[in-house]
Amino acid sequence: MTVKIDVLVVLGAGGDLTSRLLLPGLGQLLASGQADGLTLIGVGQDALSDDEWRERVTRSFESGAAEGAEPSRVAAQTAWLTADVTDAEGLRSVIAAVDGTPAFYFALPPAVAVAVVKTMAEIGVPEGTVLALEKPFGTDLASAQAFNALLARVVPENSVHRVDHFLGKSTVLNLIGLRFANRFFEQSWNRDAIERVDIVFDENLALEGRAGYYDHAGALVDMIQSHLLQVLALVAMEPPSTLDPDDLRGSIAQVLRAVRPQDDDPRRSSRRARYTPGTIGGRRLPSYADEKGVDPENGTETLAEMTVTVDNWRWAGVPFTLRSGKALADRRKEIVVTFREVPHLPEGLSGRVGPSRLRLVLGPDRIEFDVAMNGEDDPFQLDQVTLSAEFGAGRLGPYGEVLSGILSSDPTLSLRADVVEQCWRIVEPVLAVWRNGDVPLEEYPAGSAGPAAWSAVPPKA
Ligand SMILES: NC(=O)C1=CN([C@@H]2O[C@H](COP(=O)(O)OP(=O)(O)OC[C@H]3O[C@@H](n4cnc5c(N)ncnc54)[C@H](OP(=O)(O)O)[C@@H]3O)[C@@H](O)[C@H]2O)C=CC1
Ligand SMILES: O=C1O[C@H](COP(=O)(O)O)[C@@H](O)[C@H](O)[C@H]1O
Repeated sequence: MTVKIDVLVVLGAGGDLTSRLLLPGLGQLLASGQADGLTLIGVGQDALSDDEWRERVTRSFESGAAEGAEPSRVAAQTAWLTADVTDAEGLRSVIAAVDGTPAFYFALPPAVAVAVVKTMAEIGVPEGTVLALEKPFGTDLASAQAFNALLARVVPENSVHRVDHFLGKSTVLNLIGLRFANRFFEQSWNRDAIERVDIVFDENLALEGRAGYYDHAGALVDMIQSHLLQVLALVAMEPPSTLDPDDLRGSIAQVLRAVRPQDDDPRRSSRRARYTPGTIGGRRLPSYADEKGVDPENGTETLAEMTVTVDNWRWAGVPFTLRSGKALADRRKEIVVTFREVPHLPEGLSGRVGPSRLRLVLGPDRIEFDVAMNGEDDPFQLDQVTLSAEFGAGRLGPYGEVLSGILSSDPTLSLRADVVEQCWRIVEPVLAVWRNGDVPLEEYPAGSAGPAAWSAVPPKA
């Protein structure tokens, strides 16, 4: 059943996520005409005036280039409530201010979010309420299961939106069209034709003042447990019959259930490292261990790599390498599908040029297909050429897409309870061997390409 959301209540609205990502996305959505009539309420512990809050909302909408009558109306009418929403009285006062069906967006520290849901379970929420939760969703499998059970006491599963903004990225969504609307890809999308898949998200951003969160999460949990496994699921899933939430999320869950560390050996299928001093684009960075708020004893990695297999008929034996890290030289964000060499090259053609590779680049969105062709000068000598196409950035940014689903109470792009649990199940064996010290914590200078000889395919030259 689709419920129209009348009021978006942002809990923790004074924080970084709200101003930098959520409100710019909301502004875009309002400007696109897809959330007409919405009321916005900001809630936090700071005693802000309505005018101060309206000023913040206006600035954030501007940063998302959101203009037009609806963004202006919402920014002019929005209200700020000061409350501790873990407290029953505080939460009651917020619920009392809601006129219509609310979506509560938890832009709160994770432990506070759990406390608020406990309070909701005690005092109840209005009919039709939707809850939108940010990552990290739990800190391990057991805590994610407990949180899911708690949420189920408050609202039905389809009213819980576990946000993964990667599912709002246009290239990630394009995967669905590319795979299932082109017969020639889907026919060869399997172990017979594909040798390996690499999903790489290397950032040149460093810690950026987020030690409080990141030093307890690290690259594996921050990026692989959450986002990159979702990308893997879209690359590897079976074709859903429709894109409705049950079918799409069912296909995602099914494929994730088949994922495990390569050879069931978490020690040999994972690597970790952290950055030492270096320079990126003229910016001098200290070693991670010396960043403000970091406890070097935590042994947190800033670069993680994990190779998994998908143990089913389609993918048996094909390695999927997931890698993500911070403070790296190149912003390399791509899905690389490497095809097998042809079984026989006709005699008379010379110069093998390497395998065909499909690269889906995540921002600026682009698709590249490296294929072997007859050379220009000598038609019997092979050359590798790249067929490429740029995608538009998409009508909405990732948070605009995510909010569009939440405000139309369509959970298609949000993570189902069992999917989040599967993602924890997949990374837990690796976290365990890392905790035991069975995998060395390597080092790389900030601004480098990371330790040499790791397994992900090299970037395009
Ligand atoms: N920032 C980012 O880039 C991303 C963040 N996330 C996730 O989003 C969530 C929020 O992150 P972020 O915005 O960075 O965190 P911040 O710490 O910047 O903001 C959290 C806000 O919650 C408020 N708050 C804390 N406790 C309460 C309470 N009991 N009642 C009401 N308000 C409260 C805080 O106010 P006060 O300080 O006054 O207590 C603060 O304004 C986290 O789960 C994070 O993991 C996910 C992806 C990216
Ligand atoms: O969730 C997160 O994602 C960002 C990367 O996503 P982007 O869309 O901003 O490129 C990452 O930097 C951050 O560490 C992580 O928490």
